[in-house]
Amino acid sequence: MVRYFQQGVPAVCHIYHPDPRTQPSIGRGRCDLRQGTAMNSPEVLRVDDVAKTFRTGFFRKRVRAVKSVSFTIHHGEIFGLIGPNGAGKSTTIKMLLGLVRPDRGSISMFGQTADDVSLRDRIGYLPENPMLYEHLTAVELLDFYGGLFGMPKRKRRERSAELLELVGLSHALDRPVAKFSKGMKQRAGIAQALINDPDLVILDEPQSGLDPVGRHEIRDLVLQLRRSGKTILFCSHILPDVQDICDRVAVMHRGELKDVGFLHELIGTETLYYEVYVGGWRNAHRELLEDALMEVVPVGDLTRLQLSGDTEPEQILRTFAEVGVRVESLQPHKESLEDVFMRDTADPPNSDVAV
Ligand SMILES: Nc1ncnc2c1ncn2[C@@H]1O[C@H](COP(=O)(O)OP(=O)(O)OP(=O)(O)O)[C@@H](O)[C@H]1O
Repeated sequence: MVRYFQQGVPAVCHIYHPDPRTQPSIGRGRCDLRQGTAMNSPEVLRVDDVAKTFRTGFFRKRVRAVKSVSFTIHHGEIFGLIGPNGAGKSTTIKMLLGLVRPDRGSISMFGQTADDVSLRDRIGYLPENPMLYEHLTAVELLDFYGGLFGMPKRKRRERSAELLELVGLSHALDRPVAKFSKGMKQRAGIAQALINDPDLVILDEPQSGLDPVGRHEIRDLVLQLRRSGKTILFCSHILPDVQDICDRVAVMHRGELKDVGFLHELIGTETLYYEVYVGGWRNAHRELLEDALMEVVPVGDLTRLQLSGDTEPEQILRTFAEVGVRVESLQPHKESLEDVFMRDTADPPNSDVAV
């Protein structure tokens, strides 16, 4: 049987059909039954020509962490922020949170300027390295954070139970955080970010250090958050997951945005090449494929062929059938977010020195 894979095609415009009977309650009950693109929805965040230079060391050397960054995030979208180490992502996030003051430009959220403290109620934040009080149990931890938001005791108790169920920690309610695995700590950090039922959730590397199962769980959780009507800024180095779940993506490099857009705008749709595994291949078959054949590699009993992207797959199958070459699989390879990332960040890494 010939397996014909369609690989690397991102889900761009999602249509959701959340079933309220099966979705745990995680918000103020704003189920967002969206069709089409998030750009039709109201603006949640606007970053306009923001820049930040740090001064560091004895000689107060200038480090231009963010040079000029502008983007918007709309209600109900998962917006991916990606870039190599030192690109300026965390500094940008800190400016959104009012933890770092920009030297230039403006940031507004929900129509208010970022330094308006009343906005804190509407934002949830998971830092890259969350510092959780490890001697507390998960319940005590959430109770503590709920207290910081001035939530009454009864509401804190209810919300903590709800969130710990949501993040899959109901079985470890009374265990100190110090005894949690890395994945459990990360999930406790996400619960902490949701305690105030925020409208905008900012997740800085939520999957860092997690195994594939843990990564998958966090990915599902982020999708679940979107289904409940949250807007999410998702900063990650795990590009296949960013490609899988984000509506739009910004690629940052050396303090600048190199690309911002919907995935289908950033990632080309044409096939770069086909990978075909065949049985019964002989060197004499080379001439059948002429210029289309890019690579031939024997792999056990089979042979892996790489054929150029403008080859017609139906034609390949027909040709091989005629000469008795057995096609085991044929897979088109398209551009991925990783290709876009590599292209956008091809310059040397940040020199750290201001010009
Ligand atoms: N408080 C600070 N003082 C001096 N330099 C800083 C400060 N914070 C960040 N930087 C520098 O600014 C640049 C951008 O750092 P930032 O942490 O924003 O990058 P990042 O994209 O989040 O990287 P990573 O993916 O490694 O977390 C780096 O060169 C970093 O050393």
